[in-house]
Amino acid sequence: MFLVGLTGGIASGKSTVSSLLRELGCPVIDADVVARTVVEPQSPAYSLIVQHFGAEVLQENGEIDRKKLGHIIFANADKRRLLNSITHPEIHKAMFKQILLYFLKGYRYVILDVPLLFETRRLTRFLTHTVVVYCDPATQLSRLMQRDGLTQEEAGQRIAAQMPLNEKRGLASHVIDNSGSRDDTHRQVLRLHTKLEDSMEFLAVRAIAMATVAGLGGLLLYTVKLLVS
Ligand SMILES: CC(C)(COP(=O)(O)OP(=O)(O)OC[C@H]1O[C@@H](n2cnc3c(N)ncnc32)[C@H](O)[C@@H]1O)[C@@H](O)C(=O)NCCC(=O)NCCS
Ligand SMILES: Nc1ncnc2c1ncn2[C@@H]1O[C@H](COP(=O)(O)OP(=O)(O)OP(=O)(O)O)[C@@H](O)[C@H]1O
Repeated sequence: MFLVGLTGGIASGKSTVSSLLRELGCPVIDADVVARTVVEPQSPAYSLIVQHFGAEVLQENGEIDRKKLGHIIFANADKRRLLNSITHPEIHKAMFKQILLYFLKGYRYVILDVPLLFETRRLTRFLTHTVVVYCDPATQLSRLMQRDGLTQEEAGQRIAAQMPLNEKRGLASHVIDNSGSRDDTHRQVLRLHTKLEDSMEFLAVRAIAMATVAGLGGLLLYTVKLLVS
């Protein structure tokens, strides 16, 4: 199995692209969804968030008030780093468990939708392909303001909390330009899908896994022979 990293900037269209890939049958692990599960009440990350950010970031039902926490961390780089240091190890652990499940089910590849892929760099060494969903800065700003009901200043703050999209574009092995229409993006996604489906990288990984199993089997047999002789 091989891993494909899908990333981009805030509101550049990662979810739009990953939904299209899901519709085509690709397994996708969404780090934003995982990030919500690891901060559920009673989890270790939840306790640390309450300890460091106080009960004012909780809703009445005890769950994290994501809107409030977002306002705090996007306006303050130290607080953002603190939240990242609490959540990221838990997110990565949970993602690795999901990857393992897909591996055991026999999937040839898995797509990891991770907004901060190039900022944290923790996962990049495991990836065979990296895909950046790009859109031009003006489009990104207006889509973000519209979707999340943010002022220009708030949206600008959130964009500035990430590596510039142009820089991310230069690091990717594949770019999807989502500045245009949804149909245009759809066509690019179909091309990417064909590329992934035709990819043979999984064969190399499978060969290594089989060689390791065969090697271990041989070693076991040799040990048993030694013991009984
Ligand atoms: C700040 C939080 C509470 C805001 O929650 P909310 O539901 O409003 O937004 P959501 O989680 O859907 O994130 C929306 C987008 O914001 C951006 N974003 C989220 N966290 C961060 C961060 N720490 N730094 C920079 N950008 C971020 C990403 O592009 C993401 O796709 C939440 O994003 C969070 O807990 N972030 C820390 C964990 C994290 O880094 N998640 C990103 C996936 S690795
Ligand atoms: N090609 C497009 N044309 C018009 N609107 C689009 C297009 N692509 C995405 N959008 C809209 O732009 C917004 C951002 O897209 P999307 O939610 O897919 O981005 P994202 O990268 O997943 O965001 P986040 O980083 O916040 O998770 C959404 O409201 C979406 O409906």
